[in-house]
Amino acid sequence: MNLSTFNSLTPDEARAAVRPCLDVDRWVDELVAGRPYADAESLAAAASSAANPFTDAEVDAALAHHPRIGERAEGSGAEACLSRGEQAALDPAAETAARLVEANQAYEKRFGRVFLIRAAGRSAEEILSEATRRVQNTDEAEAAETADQLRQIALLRLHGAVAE
Ligand SMILES: NC(=O)NC1=NC(=O)NC1=O
Repeated sequence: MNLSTFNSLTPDEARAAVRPCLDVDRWVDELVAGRPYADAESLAAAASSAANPFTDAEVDAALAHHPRIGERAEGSGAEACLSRGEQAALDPAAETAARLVEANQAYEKRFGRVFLIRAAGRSAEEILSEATRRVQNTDEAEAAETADQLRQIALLRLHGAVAE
């Protein structure tokens, strides 16, 4: 939809429109409350500042909806469709796919949550090397990287959902 449509939706409609971008109530509510936005830049600026910082609880809640990298998101919901699109270019070779499964497992064993990375625009090899690098992070460093990836995904999705 375009920006003027987004500005004119009811609060519930506007929340429904942006929730697939990032399932964090505080972010959704702040973004919707900030309407009307004069242009796409001010919407993106509001989305970015509302997404920084996240609390750990917000990150955990948002991660619950992200399928693993390399796994095809099931279902017909908006988030599943977005995820499939973001991972469409991934299509790793069988060997890389197997290594992605291992990297996801190693990451989840280390951090106890799904490995999150902004997949759009990245090859399977790049994602694999990022997973290998990040699994070595300290808890604090990795929490910051995960939040940053979540922010990037949210802003990419918002840009697709509300184009000027
Ligand atoms: N575990 C993930 O990183 N999932 C995802 N990254 C994306 O960019 N889209 C996803 O669904």
